[in-house]
Amino acid sequence: MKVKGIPTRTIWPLRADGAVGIIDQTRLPHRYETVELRTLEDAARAIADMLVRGAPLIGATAAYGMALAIRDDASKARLSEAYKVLHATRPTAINLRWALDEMMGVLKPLPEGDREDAAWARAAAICDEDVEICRMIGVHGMDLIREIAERKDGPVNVLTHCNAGWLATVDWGTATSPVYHAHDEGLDVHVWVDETRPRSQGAALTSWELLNHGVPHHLVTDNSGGLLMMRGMVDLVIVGTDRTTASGDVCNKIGTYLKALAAKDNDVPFYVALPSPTIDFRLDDGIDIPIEERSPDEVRWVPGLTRDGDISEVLICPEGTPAANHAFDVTPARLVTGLITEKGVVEADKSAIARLFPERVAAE
Ligand SMILES: CSC[C@@H](O)[C@@H](O)C(=O)COP(=O)(O)O
Repeated sequence: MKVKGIPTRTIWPLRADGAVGIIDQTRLPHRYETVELRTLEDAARAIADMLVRGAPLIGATAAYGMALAIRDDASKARLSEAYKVLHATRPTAINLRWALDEMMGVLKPLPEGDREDAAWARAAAICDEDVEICRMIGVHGMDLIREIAERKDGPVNVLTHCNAGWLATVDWGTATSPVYHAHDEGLDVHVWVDETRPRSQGAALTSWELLNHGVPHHLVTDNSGGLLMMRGMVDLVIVGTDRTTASGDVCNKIGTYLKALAAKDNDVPFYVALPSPTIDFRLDDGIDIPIEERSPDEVRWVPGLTRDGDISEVLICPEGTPAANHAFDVTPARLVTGLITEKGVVEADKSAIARLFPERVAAE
């Protein structure tokens, strides 16, 4: 995608400087700032503190984190240490484990002296693969939007939750890729953007992306979806996911489940866009997915731009109010109309998913 007219990805190697470039997403939408990661600790901190976030980008950053980790010491002990540190950063997005396993699978069998080059190469390949996967999700998802456009007047209204846009991946996004493809093809598409408390990824990131790309959209409060669906103002919901089980239970940003319930009650199709590395073939039941619990202060304190142009935080509850901050929830497969993958749209069903990705099933 483009920022200020310049094409960019969300992560890029600066190998000559021994670094990796990222966009600091905690500063968006008010400031576009980039940061250079130089060490394993930099990469781990960028993931844990959510300078980078979104399942595919977490995986890509972890892959480069391995390359940074072994610059001076490429021993097996160092590889294991790097795996452990990066894996501990965030518990829910399975792309993290997937990317680390990919890196280990390539690096471990190699002689120590060959590992650094191979690490940079595999991390770059993971990023390129993610771009192609997300592009294909867009191609398949656009067909769903086109089908609706052909049978109605006016825009196709898509509701999305959180940010599963290009900022959450290396490029294109998952849930937004069909929207970008449709918009670029000249289809009339409009997006309802859930603000997505507490970290407001919808308000801060999805709105910023859509505005930059010229896609018509409205930001709505997290509780608006039910009314919009009841009034026929949503044609389909498309969300991303941090981990989907082998049987199609979908873990995504907190609040997704409530949207799926409202969609079911109003006969609105509920689609989940996901790259195959987001499928956890080791798990069947969504209840077994670890749900990240983040700091209560993310609920209590809200960041924003002051009228003086400074980025600041305000407390929105009494000082002593305790808060709980579960970052994700699980939508059971029975509420999911379909999964939009790089290989096409598939039912959220164990056999259907396994038929589409037999190589992944065999590998687990
Ligand atoms: C293509 S990203 C899919 C998900 O990672 C996305 O919907 C999401 O929930 C992101 O959560 P975040 O906590 O911002 O990392």
